[in-house]
Amino acid sequence: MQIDYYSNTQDGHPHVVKDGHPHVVKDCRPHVSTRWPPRDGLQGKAVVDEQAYREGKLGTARPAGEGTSELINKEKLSQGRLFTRSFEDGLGFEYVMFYNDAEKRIVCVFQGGPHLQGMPGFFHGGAIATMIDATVGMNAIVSGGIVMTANLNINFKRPIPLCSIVLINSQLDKIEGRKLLVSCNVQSVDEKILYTEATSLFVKLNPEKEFDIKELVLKSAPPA
Ligand SMILES: CCCCCCCC(=O)SCCNC(=O)CCNC(=O)[C@H](O)C(C)(C)COP(=O)(O)OP(=O)(O)OC[C@H]1O[C@@H](n2cnc3c(N)ncnc32)[C@H](O)[C@@H]1OP(=O)(O)O
Repeated sequence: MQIDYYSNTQDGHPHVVKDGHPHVVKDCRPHVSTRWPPRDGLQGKAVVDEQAYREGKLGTARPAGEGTSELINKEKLSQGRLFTRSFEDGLGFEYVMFYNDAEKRIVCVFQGGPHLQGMPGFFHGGAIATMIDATVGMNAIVSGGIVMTANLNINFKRPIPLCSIVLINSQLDKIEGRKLLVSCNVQSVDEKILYTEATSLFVKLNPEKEFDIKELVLKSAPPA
């Protein structure tokens, strides 16, 4: 599955190219399709200005009046919260991480709540991926500074029962220049069941493109 490419219609709303046909949408949620690239090629313009991104202005929408809705505006950005801390207590992601500096390891004890259900009685794969990304990401951040996930490969081996407690064991395997390779597995607390394995690549941000990520991270802190 791939996220479709957005482009802008003359009425100011973005449209999504799905199966080669434009579908007008009124909000900024990505639409999912199985087709990539769209049949009419990449003629449209992205909602987030690629050039602005390259210049380090992440989150900058094109100004209204240039045929672009102001989809990512300051008000919405100010409501930003860390995804894993945006659920009510007990319903979403409940976790604590332990970092071993000498071994460059993080063990995350994770208990997902009932709002993370996928198949009835089990965690949603995206919720597991989120928690894996958060854990290996934190391992990369404490080891290498400001990084972003460039690649995440996940093998789901066994479904994880909803509301169960699991251990996410992550390990920094290698640093190559700006690249950090981190692997992890998800196991039952008694370590008898291997639920999931993953490998990841994080890339330290190019200092010239560091935009406002530090500010974004600070804003994402859970409310005191
Ligand atoms: C606080 C809690 C922590 C939670 C952590 C959560 C982290 C996240 O989820 S981040 C959100 C998801 N990730 C993103 O949105 C990232 C989107 N991607 C990007 O912004 C960019 O592609 C980014 C920053 C990863 C790399 O871009 P850029 O800095 O230009 O790197 P670039 O110069 O192209 O590549 C650097 C090196 O990485 C390699 N590389 C980059 N991307 C990939 C990839 N996907 N696969 C393999 N190699 C890659 C390049 O080949 C290059 O290697 P080498 O140095 O050997 O030639």
